[in-house]
Amino acid sequence: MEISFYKYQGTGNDFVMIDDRKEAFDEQDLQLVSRLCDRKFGVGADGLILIRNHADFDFEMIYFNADGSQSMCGNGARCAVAFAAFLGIVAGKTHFLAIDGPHDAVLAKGVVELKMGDVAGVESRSEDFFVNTGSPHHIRFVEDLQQYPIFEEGKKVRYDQQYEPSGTNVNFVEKVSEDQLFVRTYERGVENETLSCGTGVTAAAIAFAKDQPKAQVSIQTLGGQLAVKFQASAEGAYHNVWLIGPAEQVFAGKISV
Ligand SMILES: N[C@H](CCC[C@H](N)C(=O)O)C(=O)O
Repeated sequence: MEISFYKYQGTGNDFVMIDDRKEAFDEQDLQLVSRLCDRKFGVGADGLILIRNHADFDFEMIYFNADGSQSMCGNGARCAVAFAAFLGIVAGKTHFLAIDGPHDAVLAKGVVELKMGDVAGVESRSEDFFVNTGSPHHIRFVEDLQQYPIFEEGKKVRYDQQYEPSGTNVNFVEKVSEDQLFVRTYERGVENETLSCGTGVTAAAIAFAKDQPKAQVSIQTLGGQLAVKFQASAEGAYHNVWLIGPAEQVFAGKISV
């Protein structure tokens, strides 16, 4: 079988993107997803995204981590918006569906502003925090992040019994200034550090500025620069949460599987 795909990246988080409006891709075939994401035997990516039609939305995105598990992916959603514009499905603004519900987004000059779902709050986890931004995120503030053992420490937290059975993503955060963070992420389902994590930097920004009524935080990641803005609501929740950053088509291809 031959599969046509497009490769996208959003601040170094990379995805196999498939126009599956004909619903030809078997989303139960997780071995195929893993094969396509394999960096030696397939195309290679952190995740795979199907774009499908939906009666009530401009499109639906179905996101798979490289191991075949599904979740909400902020960088992937930004790339999905850019891909939908490339396909001529949307122009400029869009309202689409992901696993965590509806999202609005605006695309201009290669930059996507993605509206995230509302965030219920920031939970304490001993010295650390936990925030769900459509996918689960453990947040740890550290010093000297460049030298920090992300893989070892990230894996420990990801598989900690407090997060059984489904685990969590793990973000390590260094404060650069009052409105700038440096974030590195160990991602569940990739089972390694990724160059950036959209839902992760959103969670980090909210944990960092949780006591402010509204905030805009810029985030440096190994894969590039992102921005997060949000407003606090009365009951300790957060709304009007936006993730802003670039999304780029790297190449197109066909693969026989
Ligand atoms: N690995 C995450 C999903 C992808 C998140 C990340 N790539 C993003 O940009 O949000 C999870 O299993 O919850």
